[in-house]
Amino acid sequence: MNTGENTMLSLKHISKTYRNGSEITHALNDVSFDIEANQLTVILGPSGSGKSTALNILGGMDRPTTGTVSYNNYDINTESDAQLTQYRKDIVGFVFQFYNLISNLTVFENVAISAQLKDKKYQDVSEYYLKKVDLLKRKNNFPDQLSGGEMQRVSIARALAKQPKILLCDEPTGALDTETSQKVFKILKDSTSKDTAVVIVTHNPLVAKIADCVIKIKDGQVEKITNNINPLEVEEVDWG
Ligand SMILES: Nc1ncnc2c1ncn2[C@@H]1O[C@H](COP(=O)(O)OP(=O)(O)OP(=O)(O)O)[C@@H](O)[C@H]1O
Repeated sequence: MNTGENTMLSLKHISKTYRNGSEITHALNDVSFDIEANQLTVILGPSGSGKSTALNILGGMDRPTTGTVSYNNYDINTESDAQLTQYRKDIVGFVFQFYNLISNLTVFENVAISAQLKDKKYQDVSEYYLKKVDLLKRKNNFPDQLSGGEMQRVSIARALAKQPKILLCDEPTGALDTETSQKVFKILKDSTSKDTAVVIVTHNPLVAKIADCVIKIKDGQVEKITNNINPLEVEEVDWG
């Protein structure tokens, strides 16, 4: 239940306009919502509705045209580019649809690079998170020796290894089959904590069933925000 007590990130009256020559796209139009720690938030909407734009703004990868984004009551968009980089580095973890692993590094090295950003004991931290996603045994493999689901689990371990406050996931199972997707959703849902908020962007309405909070976006606007008092466990959903 979204109580406001644990609000970590707050978007207020966000609009984002892209200009390519004479062409103008209003990707987001007066969007406001909160992200809470200890919660799985799902941003749901059809293709082109503005989900990735919202996620990029939450992650400090892009700046809004108007409106404010505050992290723990601190406006991230009034900061310099260097401070915004620091925010991305210290606070945010990203999981992408196509994993974005570095192909000439091993599984362990992909995770260790991220762990090193935060912790001197990066070897232990990397192994801890690889174990968490059940891939420690594959730590010396290269990404092209893994399945899609395994690569995505490595990318989740990489994101978690820097112990982010906010884990942002853009269509994390978009390239995976139903069974593998369930495994990924379970890891992501289990990654919420009193210090960590998890946000999943998707067009799959079934994912909303496991969320604490669902933000429905349509045509660049928030259509509806739903707080699930009793979200389902991943195993309880009929994924079809
Ligand atoms: N860099 C950009 N330049 C111009 N237009 C853009 C840019 N990025 C996004 N858009 C446009 O903004 C709108 C919202 O895009 P966005 O990627 O946020 O939607 P989405 O809901 O994530 O879609 P999808 O599910 O297909 O990824 C779309 O009309 C898109 O074409």
